[in-house]
Amino acid sequence: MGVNNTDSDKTQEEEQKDLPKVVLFRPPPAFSLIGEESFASNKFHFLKTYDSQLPLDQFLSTHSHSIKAILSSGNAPVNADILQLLPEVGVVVTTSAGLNQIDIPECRRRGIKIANAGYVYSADVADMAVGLLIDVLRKVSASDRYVRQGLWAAKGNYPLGSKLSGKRAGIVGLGNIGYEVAKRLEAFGCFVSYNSRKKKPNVSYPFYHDVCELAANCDALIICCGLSDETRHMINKQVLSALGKEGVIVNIGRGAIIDEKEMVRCLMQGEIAGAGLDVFENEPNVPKEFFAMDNVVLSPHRAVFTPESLKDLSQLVVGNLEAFLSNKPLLSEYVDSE
Ligand SMILES: O=CC(=O)O
Repeated sequence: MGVNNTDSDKTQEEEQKDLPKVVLFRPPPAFSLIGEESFASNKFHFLKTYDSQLPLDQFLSTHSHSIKAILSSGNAPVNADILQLLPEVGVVVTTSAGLNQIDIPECRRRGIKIANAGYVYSADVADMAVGLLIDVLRKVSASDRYVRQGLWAAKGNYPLGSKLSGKRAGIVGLGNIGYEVAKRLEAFGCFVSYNSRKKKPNVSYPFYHDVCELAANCDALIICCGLSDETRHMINKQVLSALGKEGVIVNIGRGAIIDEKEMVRCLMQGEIAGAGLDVFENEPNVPKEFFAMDNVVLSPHRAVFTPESLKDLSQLVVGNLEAFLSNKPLLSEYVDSE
């Protein structure tokens, strides 16, 4: 008896061949954290340049007509050279909140949409920013080391930390993450003020147009903005000295927003009081001077990730890609602010 070769008889490989392709240049950190299968869909198929032996340009030109979208992450740049090899791409979806790895003007020029992690990380990063600040002020990690090393019994009590409530907290970048940090610190009894490109309508926190002036008027400076040409090394010698020797800095934005060498020097010379850092200029390399500093709390760029945020992220990424491929509005489209 003859057998009709219907769609349902197609092998998985044949079915995937027909699907629109989403290209990846590096595995996003989220793939190893919750598994790539969490990002799978029957509406598209991932093409991974890192699984191919072909040179990148050859790989891309072989598949250029079926590649409709790019899946990027904080460690996977999307630049003009790549985009010009992919004429059919209409969207870049990134698993990151930050967009500094994407050539935004080139995407705009080519009419390519961008979607980022939207709000999925905001609460977790904000919690981490507050956690780092409390840790630096109350010396949580440093006292933990002290107790574990048996120094409590051997040498007596550890020096006192300082109170969070009543501190003046300066938020640099009042986007959705900065705003979540502000709300939390307000609940802790801090006096919040902020710096942003522009004063925000409907926000009553005092606004400082000049980041140096904000630093001079706060006890803790919390860096929550994105990295751009404008913000690279924005926290420089002048800002750090305005923060002063009682001042603490927390960075959950991007390492390069702070002039790291200058921050190390200020910490070594007691020109600022301490730092809580989730991000660094040259990750995963961290200036070794920090390792000996008890007034510095270090975290390996993990502020955004919890199992909960990763689950939300996978739904958002798949939702964005499926929406784009069915001509529906993106779920977290990045829109340029003026
Ligand atoms: O730092 C992490 C991100 O931008 O998502």
